[in-house]
Amino acid sequence: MNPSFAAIDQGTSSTRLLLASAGTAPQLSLALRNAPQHPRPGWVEQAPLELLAKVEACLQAAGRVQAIGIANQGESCLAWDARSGEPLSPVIVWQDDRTAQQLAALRAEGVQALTLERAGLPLDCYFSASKLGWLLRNDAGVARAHRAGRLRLGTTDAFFLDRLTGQFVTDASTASRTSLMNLASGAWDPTLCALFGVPMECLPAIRPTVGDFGLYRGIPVTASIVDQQAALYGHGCRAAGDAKITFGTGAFALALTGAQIPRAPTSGLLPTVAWQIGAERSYALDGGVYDAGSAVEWAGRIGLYTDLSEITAFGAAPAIARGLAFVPALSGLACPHWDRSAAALWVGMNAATTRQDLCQALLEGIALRTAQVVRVMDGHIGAAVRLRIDGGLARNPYFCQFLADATGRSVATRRFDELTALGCAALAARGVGQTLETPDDDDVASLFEPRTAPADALAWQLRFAEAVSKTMGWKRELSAVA
Ligand SMILES: O=P(O)(O)OC[C@H](O)CO
Repeated sequence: MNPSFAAIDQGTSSTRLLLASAGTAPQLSLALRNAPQHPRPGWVEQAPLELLAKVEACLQAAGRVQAIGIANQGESCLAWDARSGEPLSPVIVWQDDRTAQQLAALRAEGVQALTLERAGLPLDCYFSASKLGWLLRNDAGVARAHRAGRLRLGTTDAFFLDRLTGQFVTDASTASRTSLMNLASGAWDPTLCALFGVPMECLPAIRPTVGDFGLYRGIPVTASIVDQQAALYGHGCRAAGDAKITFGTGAFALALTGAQIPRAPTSGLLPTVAWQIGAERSYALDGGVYDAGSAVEWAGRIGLYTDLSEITAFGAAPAIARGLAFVPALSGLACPHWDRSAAALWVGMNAATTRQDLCQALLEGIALRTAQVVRVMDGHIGAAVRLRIDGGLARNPYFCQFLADATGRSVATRRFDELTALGCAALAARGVGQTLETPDDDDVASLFEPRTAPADALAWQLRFAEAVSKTMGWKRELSAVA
């Protein structure tokens, strides 16, 4: 029998297909790698047609399902031609920092109060707005299409949906990551669009997360959502305070907060739309670490290990306890620091330091950065007893144990851990009035209990915070020297 639902998890590092039906175990049926390009330092791009081809390959492999859901990589955005559908730009990935200087200048003018108030977001190039404005100012083809009245600007979901179903639409969760949507009204905000130089008429219509996104070869697309929010749903988080951390390209902690916009302006946490079902918008607080899986991938690429199995256990004491730290700021620092001028750093090496030590410090650095986010989350939603995690690093036992030690919390991994895709499939099922089960708190594959004395964990945190402070502003100082 054909599976009922297909979910595409179109993430930064891979495009995956999950097939699911009520009452049977969901199956990951295809996983295709994406390799973001770095044409200049700080720039991160992907080829739109390549991503689209992978999404289509997944959809074709899915066959005749009842409904389709698509999860997207959030803030990544592009320009394309309204008439031909041809891309006019690469996908500018959320990690890309090409607009850092422009945003630093706006911050210096005091504009951030406006974006925080309207979009809930700080002035950081993470969000799509400054990149869409950049495209219009710096790409002659994009400017020409605008003059000719045939320009479309948007996040990757809007491009995929336009090409797959002919609908030029996005959903409220994705729109909330652009810094162009007014968080209170759920509509594009003319003041924000003017601030970033993004013509509002070039943006897609904003729809609820579950609903009508058109037909792909006769099959309804009934859900479209940011991957992080999909994972939140996939973990079974439905009540205010429920939270998860996904370790994908980056690490993103999201805590559901309910129907009110959670304002936490000085914490560095972001209010965001979790999902909109009908007229009801649910919000979440989001805290991110820009580089998690991408830092691990980079370490492999530069030859620090050849196989991931080499970095799942270490004979030595924690690197941080030996004075060796790594700050994973390859794309700068997000929550709670928000410093794009920060750079990655290893500190504390000596002549005896090995590649293994560097890898150990790298994993610990991702966990310690995550612990910084967990601490600020605690201040706003109350301390979670247990951290629900998923993503590639959730399969690394050293990482999970160290995260438990660094945060002083139990860390739970799930038996079925394709939770972005599962959440997306469950939302697609809702779109046709059906229910697909998501895990509950008993559904645990491994539980890692903290084994380190709280005083030691605190000492690690303080040492790590010192290392973080050394990374901040590094690139700013570099441009002053150049
Ligand atoms: O590609 P991922 O899985 O790290 O997720 C991308 C995030 O949504 C970026 O905000």
